[in-house]
Amino acid sequence: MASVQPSAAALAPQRPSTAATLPSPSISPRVFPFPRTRARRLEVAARAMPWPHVLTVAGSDSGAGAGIQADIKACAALGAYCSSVITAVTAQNTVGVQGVHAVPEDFVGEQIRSVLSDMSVDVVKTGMLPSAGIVKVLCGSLRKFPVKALVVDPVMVSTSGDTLSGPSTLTIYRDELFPMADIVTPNVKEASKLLGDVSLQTISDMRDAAECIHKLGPKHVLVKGGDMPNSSEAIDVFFDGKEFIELRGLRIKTRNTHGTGCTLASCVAAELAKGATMLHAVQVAKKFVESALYHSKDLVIGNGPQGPFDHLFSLKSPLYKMGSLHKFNPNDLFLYAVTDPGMNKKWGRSIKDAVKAAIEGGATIVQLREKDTGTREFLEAAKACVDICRSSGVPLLINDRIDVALACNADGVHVGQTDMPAWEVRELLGPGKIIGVSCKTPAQAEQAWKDGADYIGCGGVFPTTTKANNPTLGFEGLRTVCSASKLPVVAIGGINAGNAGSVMELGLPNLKGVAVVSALFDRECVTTETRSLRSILMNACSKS
Ligand SMILES: Cc1ncc(COP(=O)(O)OP(=O)(O)O)c(N)n1
Ligand SMILES: Cc1nc(C(=O)O)sc1CCOP(=O)(O)O
Ligand SMILES: [Mg+2]
Repeated sequence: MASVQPSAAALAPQRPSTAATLPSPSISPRVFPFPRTRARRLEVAARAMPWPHVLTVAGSDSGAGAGIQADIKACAALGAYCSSVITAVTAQNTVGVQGVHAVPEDFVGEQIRSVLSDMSVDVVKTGMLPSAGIVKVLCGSLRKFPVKALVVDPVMVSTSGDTLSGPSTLTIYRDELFPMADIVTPNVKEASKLLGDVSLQTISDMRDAAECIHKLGPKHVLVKGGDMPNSSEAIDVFFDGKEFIELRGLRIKTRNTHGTGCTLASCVAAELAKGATMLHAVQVAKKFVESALYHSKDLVIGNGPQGPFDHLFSLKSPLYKMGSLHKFNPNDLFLYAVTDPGMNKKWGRSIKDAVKAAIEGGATIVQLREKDTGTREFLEAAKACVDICRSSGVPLLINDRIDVALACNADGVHVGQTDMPAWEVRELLGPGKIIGVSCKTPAQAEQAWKDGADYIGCGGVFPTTTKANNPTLGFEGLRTVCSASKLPVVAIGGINAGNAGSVMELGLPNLKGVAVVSALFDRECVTTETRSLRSILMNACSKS
């Protein structure tokens, strides 16, 4: 029997408590940081609101990586209540599915009735529906007790390849359930099965499949490409009947992928229950799965080929706010776009257009660094950029200006050594926001970690004219800081298409990406430059 190893989190160095590191004795670290503020008022208002409620109608997984168990954990992680109707009990572990025991149709109906006749359910999410009879019972119940949205995850085959729903259910899925659905979320194997075993090899095939499934009646379709061979990215295709959107995420190398489909659909349901639009719900869900996989990549549970992952990874760090839109994912540092007012003016672009273009080209995080923009104009632009970034699932940070970050509800701030200290920023922003700190030495990196930062920016890697009098650290300086850092690092300073590959190919510990200003914004077409830098970075990462 393989030995059980301690989790990565248990082995990770523990951050000293804030109490031990706060420089000012006058501030009590145990008091929640913003008692008298707008945030406090929002907290009070939130308490009076009903709890967003998802009902999952799915099978039980005894190994608790997928099924009902995954659905409940995913909803809990995103702040939604999750009631559960069990359609089948499976004997299942990390090796595969050893047995399936379907719950009698009328008892599935009784469970649904119990929940829907009493509780105010916002969204129903379906998983394993083992027989045509159970699908019929569900459709009948939904007609009797309508809900705001129906999310259908057409679970047919488990990740281990075991059949969970026979061919007899295909017809009723297509004829009765799909026309009632707000979204259907097949992976490529399921999409292929639903369409009569068509071959799906490319993104273009996924688009065609999404269009065909949309014709069966659901309002939206998400074809998930996580299983597509030969892809360094996890690309899903979203279709709303008019427009196709390719949602790109990083492919996390881990065996712990059991339950990703159930989790994604449950997250979509939770976000819809909280009032999100469909595209936004899908983007948050995809980000959540990516973050959970990243945080769980080294966990060891079970001896089989497919392990479960940790839905509640955010509980391990007090700096993650429950239910916040952006739990910090270090992979977001991959292509970090930093705006510059002079450059954008020179090329006749507004801040908003610059940000839109960078996101279109594949920027994974955006910082508004608007040194000479007046506060009022800055805030107005920041609010517009928050909307743009949120609808694309890209975090937006504000450089230096905590006041602007608070006023526009940005995802965080970036501060340097002469700006407000990070621990003080944390006090003001609370635990759920992202804080980055510029560091040029190991001692500064250590302090940033103690102060509760999420990442550090390290530079100048190369000489730059964008920031006056900025010392150049070179590769050796970057290596020294990366090796010492307990936080993820983004490299900055003079980085462009000609040298970005060489930075990533260093393969430095903790180095997650590059931050760039002029290489994106002092150019005619921001989208083109961002796209080409992204592909350079992807190539470099696949080499190192
Ligand atoms: C990602 C990132 N890294 C470093 C900086 C520089 O911050 P700072 O040292 O405070 O200098 P200014 O940007 O404020 O001039 C950054 N902005 N972003
Ligand atoms: C904002 C900033 N901070 C730096 C640091 O070393 O901390 S270098 C820098 C400017 C980066 O601009 P460009 O990509 O145009 O060289
Ligand atoms: Mg600064």
